[in-house]
Amino acid sequence: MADILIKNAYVLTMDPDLGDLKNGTVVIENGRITEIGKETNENAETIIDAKHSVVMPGLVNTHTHAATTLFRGYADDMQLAEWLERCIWPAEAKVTAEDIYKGSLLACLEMIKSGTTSFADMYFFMDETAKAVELSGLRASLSHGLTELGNKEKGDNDLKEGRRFVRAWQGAAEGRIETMYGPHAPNTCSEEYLAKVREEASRDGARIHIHLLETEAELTEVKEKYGKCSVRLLDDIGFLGPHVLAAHCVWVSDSDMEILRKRGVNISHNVISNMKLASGIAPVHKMLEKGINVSLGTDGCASNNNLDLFEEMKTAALLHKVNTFDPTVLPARQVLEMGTVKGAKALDPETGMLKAGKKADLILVDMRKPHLTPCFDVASHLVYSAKGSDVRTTIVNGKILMDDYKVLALDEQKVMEETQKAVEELVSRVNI
Ligand SMILES: C[C@H]1O[C@@H](n2cnc3c(O)ncnc32)[C@H](O)[C@@H]1O
Ligand SMILES: [Zn+2]
Repeated sequence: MADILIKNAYVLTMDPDLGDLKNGTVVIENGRITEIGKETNENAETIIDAKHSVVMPGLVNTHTHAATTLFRGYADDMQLAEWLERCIWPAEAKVTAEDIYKGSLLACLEMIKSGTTSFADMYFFMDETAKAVELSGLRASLSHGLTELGNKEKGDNDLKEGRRFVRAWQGAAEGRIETMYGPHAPNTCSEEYLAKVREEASRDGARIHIHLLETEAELTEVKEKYGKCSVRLLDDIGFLGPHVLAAHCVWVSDSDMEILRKRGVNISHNVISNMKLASGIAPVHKMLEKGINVSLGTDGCASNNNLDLFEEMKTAALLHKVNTFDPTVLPARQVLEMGTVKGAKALDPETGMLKAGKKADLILVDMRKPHLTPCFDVASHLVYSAKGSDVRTTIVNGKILMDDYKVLALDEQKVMEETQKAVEELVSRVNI
């Protein structure tokens, strides 16, 4: 007998061979999708009637700092350098491991409720984020942020911790946790340091998560220091490849894009964070045209200020249309691909699509809502009309984490209360 049978659904498979199925079924067994079709005789332990719902792959958030839910709304309306140096880094210097656990758990809760089934994270006290992922049931690619900032001793200590974390958690939580190395950015880590990280990562068979060309300031700083931009700098030390996940890539030139394409680098587009910090507009449609794998990220709640990938999809679709004066740019289906298949390619290609054999990471979106009525085109609704709060059921690795709006894995009220309390204590401790 199967574990879960979802029936009467509009199945948006994101599989180009299968397309969409009206009145379809999805069968799940041992954490994997075993069957997708019109009808089935299959029986199952749990049967979900998905009438009036869309079943689709869970959304993939390819760049965030989960625990920064702690700083949601704390420092708004500033530019990146000032925001980090004057507000975020001083506050982060005062947080405890327990704070990070609570902030990460809140992020996991928010992601489960808004249809995100996996995410890539870079932060510190990462054991705490890993514990939160383990408990919540989500899938994640986690890295300890390595920020050298001209201080060799700090860089070495960060790298030591990053290495320990990579080795301690790789494959944990029934294989839901992948670990990565997380050098912060080419303007906060030196060339030698980045080369060392690259070496360590390849020795451990781990992938790398980095901020890349987020701001014009980084472009100028790196050019002044090395006589070349960040992409060339990384390429010259053999850093780039399909094992690299690069967040932002706002200030990439045509020749940078060519390098990123040639090396098969995965890009995470963080449109709302880039807009809020006024970092600029990434040339996303050009990168997509070149065949670069561009997925979506929210960045942290300190610069977004939420983790709702439905908002991210709509904003990306709209911004690139107006920026190019071309409404045909980033149509709904392509944006859905960025939020699912392309994100999965960057983190775990065994997810991101509803297809027999893939890992069972999927969501049910409730279409019985005023703002989703009438419905001419499901893909259009998911990108232009739906919200994270329309997600009614979230399944990861074949396990139901939210069932018809009820989160099973976590105590919602308790998670919110505890984080609120932790932030109040943090504020009284450090006077932020
Ligand atoms: C891991 C560190 O990175 C910091 N951070 C959060 N958001 C951004 C961003 O958009 N660019 C660069 N660095 C960022 C985070 O607060 C940690 O200190
Ligand atoms: Zn970031």
